[in-house]
Amino acid sequence: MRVLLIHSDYIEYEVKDKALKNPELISDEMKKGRMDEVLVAFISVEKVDEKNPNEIVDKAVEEIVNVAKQVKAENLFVYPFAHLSSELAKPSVALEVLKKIEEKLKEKGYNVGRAPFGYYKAFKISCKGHPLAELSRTIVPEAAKEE
Ligand SMILES: C[C@@H](O)[C@H](N)C(=O)N[C@H]1[C@@H](O)[C@H](n2cnc3c(N)ncnc32)O[C@@H]1CO
Repeated sequence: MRVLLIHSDYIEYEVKDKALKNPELISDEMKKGRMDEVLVAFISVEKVDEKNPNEIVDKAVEEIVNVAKQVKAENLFVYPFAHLSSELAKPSVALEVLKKIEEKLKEKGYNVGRAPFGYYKAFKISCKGHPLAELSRTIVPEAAKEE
């Protein structure tokens, strides 16, 4: 998994067209979204993550919470982003992983938003620009490390 973390004044998105034959089913209200004072996690779920999706979910949550505490962000935004890797996991696995990350972050008490999966989306973001405002993480299952 590749994660790009941007601490932002806001993020807003608008769904444009389907990018997959069967994108996530969404309500009209999910077609646009905005969150303010937010730590945005752009996430590419990778093929190697299919070896142990649950472990990847837990590791991603740990990394995101770690940065959220450092930048004192209470709002988090999970953004499916297929452009951080050339070895993408299949959409069915990726969507489940992203939904579980969202769910576990909520369980930890954060306000969590998530952009719809499987669409082309326009988005605007305002990076805060402080030293910890732009971070990236690469997360791999333990099983993949032994190879
Ligand atoms: C396109 C661009 O504007 C938009 N931002 C986009 O990336 N859309 C992606 C993700 O929402 C999702 N998606 C599919 N596979 C994956 C994956 N392995 N990991 C994350 N997302 C995925 O499916 C879309 C097409 O790849």
